[in-house]
Order: sequence, then structure tokens, then C-alpha cells
Amino acid sequence: MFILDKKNSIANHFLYQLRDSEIQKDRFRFRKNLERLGEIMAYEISKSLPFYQKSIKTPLGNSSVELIKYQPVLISVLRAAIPFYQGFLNFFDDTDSGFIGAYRKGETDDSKNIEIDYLYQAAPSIEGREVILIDPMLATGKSFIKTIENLYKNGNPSKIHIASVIAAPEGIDFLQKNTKQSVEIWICSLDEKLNDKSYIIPGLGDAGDLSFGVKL
Ligand SMILES: O=P(O)(O)OC[C@H]1O[C@H](OP(=O)(O)OP(=O)(O)O)[C@H](O)[C@@H]1O
Ligand SMILES: O=c1cc[nH]c(=O)[nH]1
Ligand SMILES: [Mg+2]
Repeated sequence: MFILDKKNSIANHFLYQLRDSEIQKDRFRFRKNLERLGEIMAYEISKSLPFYQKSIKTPLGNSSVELIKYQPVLISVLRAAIPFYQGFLNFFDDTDSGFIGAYRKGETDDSKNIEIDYLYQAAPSIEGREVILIDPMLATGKSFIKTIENLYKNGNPSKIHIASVIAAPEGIDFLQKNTKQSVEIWICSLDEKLNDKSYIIPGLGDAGDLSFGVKL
């Protein structure tokens, strides 16, 4: 598992602004910081992808470069993923994307009752491809598991990456126990625990609501 804030960097500033209960009220800045972390995580994940050598003709001579063989398919779990996903798309600018409409039902009950309503899936073939599942919050892990189960209808991926901003240990555990294929987990920060409503503590609150307003 890769955890971005294990090493100090400018990303700490973006995480700080996302978490701070006053600064996060600036919705534009909140979305922008998610997007910036999406770009940073895309960069980190890119280092793990297969590369091939390509020669280049400059106006003055010849050079060569290593390029990514196949850009990974990006899967965005609506709605909170939209700004974080945009960061990935800024870097993997020519790849295929898929969109999942999922949300946690029964958020006011205790965590065991949380179920995921899976309303919409529009995704390309993922057969033999590397896939990055993108959602800024990894709480119980149920949204990711539901997404993975349904995505297999679109083929067997060569590799699944999970990219999140803040994760709870309970969610990481749930993911590792409930995936038939091993998944590579990339997060910006690992928090303490879930509360009795399955919100991440200390977390940042509700990422979807902070980005777009409270949904009914
Ligand atoms: O790990 P889990 O317990 O499944 O929780 C994480 C999910 O909760 C949030 O979405 P939410 O259901 O609030 O929908 P939203 O994006 O519309 O706000 C978040 O964006 C994840 O999709
Ligand atoms: O803490 C949490 C848990 C799920 N979804 C969020 O937006 N925040
Ligand atoms: Mg939400």
C-alpha cells in the first residue's frame, strides 16, 4: 500500500486545507485540492506502469524516451470522485473512462446497516487492462467492493489500482478480504477509525457534500 503523506511534500498543504473545518467551506478550493491530489496520485501510480522505448527526432538531432505502454482505464465513483478524477484525467489525458453511480444508503444507521445503492454503470471494456478505481473516501470499503464486483461484467482487468484520499483501516481490511484478485491501494492518508455512522475519524466530513452541497 502506498501512503502519500508518509513522506512530507506540498501535498500536506492540500490535505490540511481539505480537512480544516473553516478552510474546507470554500467549495472551489475544496474541489481544486482534490483535483491537485488526483494529479499527484496519477503521477505516483504512473511510475508503476509498463513503459516502452520510443525514439524522437528533435529539430537538431535524435533522442529517445520511455513512454507508458497502455494508459490505465479510469473509473470514477460518482459523485464525490468528480474533482479527484479530474486530476487523473489531466495527466492520463487520452485514456478511456468509466462512471459509476453509487451512494451509501442508510448513512444515519450504524455502520453494519450501510448498503450501497448501485444505480448506474457506464464503463468501457477492461479486459486485460490496468484499471484505476477513483473515489476520495475509503470508509467501509463497500462502495469499492460493489464497484469491483459489477465491473467484472466488462472483462477481467490485468491489474486493479484503488486510489483514494483518506482511508480508514476498517475499509482497507474489508477490501483486502473481499477481492478475488489482489488490488494495489494508493491513498494520501490513513486515518484512525470509523465512527458509529461509518464516517472516517478524523477524516474531513462528507466529501460529496463539501464539493457539491448537501444532497437530499
Ligand atoms: O467506503 P464506503 O463506506 O463505501 O464509503 C465511501 C463512499 O461514501 C462517499 O460517497 P457517498 O455515498 O456519500 O455519495 P456521494 O459521493 O454522492 O456523496 C464516498 O465518495 C464513497 O463513495
Ligand atoms: O467520512 C466519510 C465517509 C464516507 N464518505 C465521506 O464523504 N466521508
Ligand atoms: Mg457523500
